[in-house]
Amino acid sequence: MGDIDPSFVQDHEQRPKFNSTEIEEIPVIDLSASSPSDSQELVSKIGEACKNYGFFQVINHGVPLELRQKTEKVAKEFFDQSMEEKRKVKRNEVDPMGYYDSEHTKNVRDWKEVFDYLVLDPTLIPASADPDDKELRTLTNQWPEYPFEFREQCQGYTKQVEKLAFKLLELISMSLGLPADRLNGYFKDQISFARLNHYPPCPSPHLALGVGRHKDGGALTVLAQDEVGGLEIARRSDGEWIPVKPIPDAFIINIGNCMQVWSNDLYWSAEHRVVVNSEKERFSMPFFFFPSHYVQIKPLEELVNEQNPPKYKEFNWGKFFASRNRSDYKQQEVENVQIDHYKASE
Ligand SMILES: O=C(O)CCC(=O)C(=O)O
Ligand SMILES: [Fe+2]
Repeated sequence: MGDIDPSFVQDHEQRPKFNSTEIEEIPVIDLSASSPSDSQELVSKIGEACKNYGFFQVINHGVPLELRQKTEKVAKEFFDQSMEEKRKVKRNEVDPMGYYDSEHTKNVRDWKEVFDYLVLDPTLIPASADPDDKELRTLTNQWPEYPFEFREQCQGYTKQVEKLAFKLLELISMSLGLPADRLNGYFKDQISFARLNHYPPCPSPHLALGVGRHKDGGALTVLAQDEVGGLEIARRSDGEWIPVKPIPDAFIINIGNCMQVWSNDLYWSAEHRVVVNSEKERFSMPFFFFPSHYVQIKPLEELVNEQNPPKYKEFNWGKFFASRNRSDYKQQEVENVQIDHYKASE
């Protein structure tokens, strides 16, 4: 047994195996389509990847490499500071954005520290998960004093990543046979946020996880990972864990719960997790592309009919978000809300 706090220890069946012989890789898609027939092929590749894996990597995506590298650098510098310094921007019940080092996924503590910031500042979300409570609350960002260029760098980076997120949203809409801008209106007051993840080396990587298995809630996630590796996804066909190979300057894209519901289960929001290791620290930067809080999520009308009835009941995105995020603050007795709770009865 390694000497880690019991709050980090995963149940036996959740622990990583480290003997993966899987060589299968998620699709790598080049976004630089130059002719209409290339674009057609691009759209269909994206559709296939969303269906078969719910995950793919993109290259030639338009986000400047230098911007990403500089953001990684300030992230590293931020996490390198003393705990005293980081705690100055620690998130709490009032300010849920900022620094945090005790997130739980499914009630087990994750081996990581994070910094979260909103794309729109301020952002409005429901005050509680209670469906009858109409009150809203205003979220704002907390920025650290050091590194000096941290705020500007993070915001500049997210601006470019957001553009990529909209581009992908349009490609995915087209892959569903819909107009490119079919989903754009749902993001007018988006509650998207970006996260900087730092996974320190872990003395007992066979017992803990950087992030426990989970599905991302929103429409899609645009993730930058460094060269260390550790992200694994559960394959749609059989649930086997397959590693996502680091590719320099590529972004990993995954379908979230909202997209799965909009597509009426044609597209897949895959479970994923992060394995840690005893030698190397790892950094990653997900951008969670989330609709406006007032959007009602349900299978798109164009995609359902008598033969293919809606597989989900309608739900409010802001309330779903609020109920999932309750668990950030403390260990809960019950598992937080999962998308399957909204499955229509057969
Ligand atoms: O660090 C990673 O590769 C993925 C992190 C993740 O899945 C998340 O923050 O939702
Ligand atoms: Fe995730």
